[in-house]
Amino acid sequence: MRKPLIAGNWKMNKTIQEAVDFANEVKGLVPDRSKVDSIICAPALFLDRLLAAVDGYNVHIGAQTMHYEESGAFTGEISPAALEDLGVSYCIIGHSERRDMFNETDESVNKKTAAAFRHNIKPIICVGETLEQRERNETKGHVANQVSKALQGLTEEQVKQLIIAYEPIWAIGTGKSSTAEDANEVCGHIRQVVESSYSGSAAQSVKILYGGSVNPGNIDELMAKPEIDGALVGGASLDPHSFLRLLEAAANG
Ligand SMILES: O=C(CO)COP(=O)(O)O
Repeated sequence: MRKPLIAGNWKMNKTIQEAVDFANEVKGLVPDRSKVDSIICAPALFLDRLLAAVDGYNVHIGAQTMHYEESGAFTGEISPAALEDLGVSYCIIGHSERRDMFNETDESVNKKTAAAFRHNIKPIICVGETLEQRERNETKGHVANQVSKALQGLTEEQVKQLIIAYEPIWAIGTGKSSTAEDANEVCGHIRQVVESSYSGSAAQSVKILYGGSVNPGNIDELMAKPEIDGALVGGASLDPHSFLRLLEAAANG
């Protein structure tokens, strides 16, 4: 059995004070870590304060991106070594917004994934198709290609610890979620890609999340699907009550 996982992706929202207030409000109410992995992926500026705020509670703190080099002349970038030193345990890699607006490629996603493992950071790799690709029936091929390229060179042990988030781009921030059936089918396809590139046991260990307009109203049917191990949540993770409802749904599902 794979433990469910809910990761909030705050994107570029909140001030430090709002972030700390959120952490203080939810931390004592977050379900036990034996039932669900609860993660907040916050802007880099807040990570240190959030880690201090949730210390000793069931909340993990993640970053939203990082560089693949440890240090050097990369103005404005975030070092994986510095994230590790802070105690950050997860990082989103290759979110579609970063692929679209900040020149992330399959190659940089692959390098960042390897760098995350070098620094004891669990990567949450994002994949997903555009509306045009979906309409052309290219979803599975596109997603399989993104996954294969992201995983190149990883060991089976690393793949077992991996988190892959299937986020159809047309469902992000639109209020138009994929149906649970469709999401389950694509997540199952991703698992098959892992199986054929690695092994059945790697495929059974890798966690596959759905993301795109997840909210307290649709989390139950998504979590009920066998291939969906959790959710990567944008808008609905910004409100403490709605974030807690998602965590409870995953913990009790
Ligand atoms: O991009 C997302 C999470 O990474 C999804 O965002 P929404 O939940 O706001 O659709």
